[in-house]
Amino acid sequence: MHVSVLRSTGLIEAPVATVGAALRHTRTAEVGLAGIGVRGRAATRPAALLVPGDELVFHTRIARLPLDLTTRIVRADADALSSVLVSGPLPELRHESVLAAAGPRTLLTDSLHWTTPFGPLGRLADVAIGRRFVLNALAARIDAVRELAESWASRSIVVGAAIVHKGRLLAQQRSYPAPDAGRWELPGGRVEPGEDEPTAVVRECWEELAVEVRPTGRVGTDVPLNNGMLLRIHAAELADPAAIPKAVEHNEVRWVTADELTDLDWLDADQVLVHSLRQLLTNT
Ligand SMILES: Nc1nc2c([nH]c(=O)n2[C@H]2C[C@H](O)[C@@H](COP(=O)(O)OP(=O)(O)OP(=O)(O)O)O2)c(=O)[nH]1
Repeated sequence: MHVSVLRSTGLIEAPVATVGAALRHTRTAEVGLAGIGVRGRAATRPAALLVPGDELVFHTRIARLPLDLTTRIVRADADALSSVLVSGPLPELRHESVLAAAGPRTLLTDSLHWTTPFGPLGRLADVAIGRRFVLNALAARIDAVRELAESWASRSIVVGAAIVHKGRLLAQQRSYPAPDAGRWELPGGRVEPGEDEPTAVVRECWEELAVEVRPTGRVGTDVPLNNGMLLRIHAAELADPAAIPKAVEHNEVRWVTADELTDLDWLDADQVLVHSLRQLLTNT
């Protein structure tokens, strides 16, 4: 077997959580590579952020040879997205995007690892996935991520609080507007002008639950909302562990375990965060 690795990097004018969202967007897979003749499409999700388990189908022709690949997302975290080969003409293929904060900007490192067997099939595969082709594909992908992330970076932020207590997450059920009534979300709301995000988390939780919380760090990637804003989740804990949150303006508040997370009818934006919320519960 012959193992190949190619890497490409780019500096993007947006925070890590926003670049993480752009990496996960189906559009990055669908149009990011179109310029170099690769047709990609999300096989399992029409238009949203990819979650672990989603599959992508790619089709191209190299030197007149058709090349079809199906990959599966195995990780979609705040600072990394990775996928592996499900079917295609190679024994192994792994794609990894890793993010690191560089001040207010984000350094994206994209790498493709693949294995080709020795012999004629191996030579064919190496021609098919040539070095120049892969580098062009990675550069096109970074451009697509940059365009999306930089267009989202100026959006107003809605903070959501992932309050964890005794291994459970607090979810609340909306009472309005009609299409969202009965669906579940995290406490939170718009960040006001001049306010920082942790302060907005504390204020919104006080207004919605009548308890004081302490923000402890970010969770998952941002999620672009249909109203033109970005949803950004902060983990939090109760300042007084004995305090009991109340549903001030919601139908109900509920403490849910990791296993119960998928039982709730979450708002669309929150559905793509459920795997990150599960990780938060299993790691704390
Ligand atoms: N708080 C919160 N909002 C969410 C979540 N998911 C999600 O799509 N949203 C949307 C719903 C709203 O359009 C927006 C939150 O803004 P908001 O809290 O200021 O707005 P609202 O509609 O609840 O109430 P209003 O103050 O505008 O009357 O973000 C979530 O998990 N928590």
